[in-house]
Amino acid sequence: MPAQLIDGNALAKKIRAEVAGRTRALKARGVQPCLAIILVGEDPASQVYTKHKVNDSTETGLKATLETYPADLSEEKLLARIRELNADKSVHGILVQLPLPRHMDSGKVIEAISPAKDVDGFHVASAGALVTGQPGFWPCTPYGCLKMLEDIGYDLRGKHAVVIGRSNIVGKPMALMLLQKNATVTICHSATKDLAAHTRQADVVVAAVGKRNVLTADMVKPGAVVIDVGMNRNEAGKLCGDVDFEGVKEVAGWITPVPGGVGPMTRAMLLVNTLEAAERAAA
Ligand SMILES: Nc1nc2c(c(=O)[nH]1)N[C@@H](CN(C=O)c1ccc(C(=O)N[C@@H](CCC(=O)O)C(=O)O)cc1)CN2
Repeated sequence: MPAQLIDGNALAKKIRAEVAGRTRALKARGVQPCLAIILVGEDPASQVYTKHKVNDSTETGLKATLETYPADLSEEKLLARIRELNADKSVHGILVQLPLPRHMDSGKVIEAISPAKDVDGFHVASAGALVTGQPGFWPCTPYGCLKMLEDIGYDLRGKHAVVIGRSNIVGKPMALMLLQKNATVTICHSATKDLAAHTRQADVVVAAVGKRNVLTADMVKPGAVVIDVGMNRNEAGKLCGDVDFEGVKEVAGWITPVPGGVGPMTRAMLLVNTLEAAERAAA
């Protein structure tokens, strides 16, 4: 039997409705949740993503501002603007769209954002909070993956989860979240020997590499849950993930599509984090 689809669009819609309800309640207390988005340069994909983020926010009652700057903006000017937004009490969340132009140090820029407004969950303080189980902001993409697992009623306790990819914004936080839910977690990466030997043991596989066909049907245990974080283009320019969807769906128990899987959930969890930031500031 082919895998059941985990519909990211449908779940994101449900989450946006919840955010809208909580936002109304906060507004009734005189607080307008506000997200400040910064885009540096003219990367077409980033332009699309930031526009979506503004629209999602507006539709759920959050305020979002989009500041765009030329690719040759100096790092100093960007840091100065972030410091202003940190001090602005009407702004609850600050997001700098990645990637930044090459002359900028992304780490330094992210560290300039106040941890209380780090709704992307990329700041080292947010990473530390995730490691130690303290309140903080969880990065939106892995947070969205976890919500998808929750939504299908999947109990991670004692399950073997394999995360392919070790980026700071997806792979590592994903592994920590799965660990927090009591899964046994393996992180695989470019130096892993015999990736298939690991993935074949997994009850849950999260593929977050940024390369097509990293996971094929022969690498998946029958019935496993497969979450595809990849966002690639095939030869025809069609959007596809890291997973060979057509093959793997015949083996897996659950699978996320690309598009319509993790992507919309990333956007939905940004709204959740922004609202959370505003609620915390108002508490
Ligand atoms: N500051 C940040 N920068 C980046 C992040 C991030 O979380 N914070 N993540 C990615 C890009 N990204 C969000 O910014 C993102 C990418 C894609 C989608 C999405 O909804 N994808 C759709 C397909 C869209 C299309 O047709 O192109 C889907 O999968 O259905 C959401 C968010 C890098 N930068």
